[in-house]
Amino acid sequence: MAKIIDGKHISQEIKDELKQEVAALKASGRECALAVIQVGNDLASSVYVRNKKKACEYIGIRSLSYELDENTSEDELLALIDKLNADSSVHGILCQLPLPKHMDEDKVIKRISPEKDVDGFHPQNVGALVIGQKGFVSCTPAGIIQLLKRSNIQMEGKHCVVIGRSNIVGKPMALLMLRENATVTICHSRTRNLKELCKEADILIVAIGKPQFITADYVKEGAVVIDVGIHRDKNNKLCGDVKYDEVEPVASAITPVPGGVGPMTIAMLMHNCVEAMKMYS
Ligand SMILES: Nc1nc2c(c(=O)[nH]1)N[C@@H](CN(C=O)c1ccc(C(=O)N[C@@H](CCC(=O)O)C(=O)O)cc1)CN2
Repeated sequence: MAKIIDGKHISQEIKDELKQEVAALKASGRECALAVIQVGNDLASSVYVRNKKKACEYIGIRSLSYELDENTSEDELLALIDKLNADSSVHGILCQLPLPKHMDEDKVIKRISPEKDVDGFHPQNVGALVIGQKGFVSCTPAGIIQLLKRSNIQMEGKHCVVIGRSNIVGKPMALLMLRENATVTICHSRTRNLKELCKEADILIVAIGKPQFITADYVKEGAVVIDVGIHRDKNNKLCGDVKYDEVEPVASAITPVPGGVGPMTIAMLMHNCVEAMKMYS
């Protein structure tokens, strides 16, 4: 039976550590603030934004909420970001993704000051990660590193296969695993021998975006399996990219969906906010 990597528990541990730190900072007169921007009313995004605000409240971070209409122009959004960039009482800014189709996501991300980019999406922060310098790291991959560390799973020398090459998850994930001295293979939609490569993984990180795609025959006996996917199955139940019931008996450790990687994304966002205040205010 695999060890279940409990993201809910580990994220709670991180939030509790942050709550203490924030209380101490408050006692010395420093209050941390995060601006959360949502454009439109995508249902899933509303859930994530609500959970981010709840986490802020729990930890003691002030959250400023900007709920913009679906038809807001890109210029209006950029003007709001400019205003928040200039506001020294705001330490972190995030735009919930995806943005509506008429907006250029890259342009919007680039407009957020790198010093307030607590999502770690700005090219300057991504570049810092590439060359091993300090900067904000994308929250989902940073959360996966915490899940592994806090579950005492060694990364050094292990073969880590990452499926997915998005800017938000796959690429930063591969760089972080490299930083931990793992040997890293990145697979994607054009990879020819996906199953064979996955079967070689000691640590398999799945961000393929296809519900229950990874079955037991992709997984080496005793591998650690991290599932980044989040979907609804035909019964409207949450599921990941991994066929959990089939893969769990083969793996030595596995993340569930829900309750695995997802909650860590929010915990690491909170971590980045506190770091933003400590580093730049
Ligand atoms: N600006 C950003 N946009 C998006 C990010 C991001 O990091 N920054 N990531 C995702 C969505 N996301 C955070 O924003 C996110 C996804 C999932 C979860 C989560 O806790 N999932 C739960 C299930 C929640 C539910 O649907 O009931 C779980 O897996 O247990 C948190 C955050 C895209 N956009």
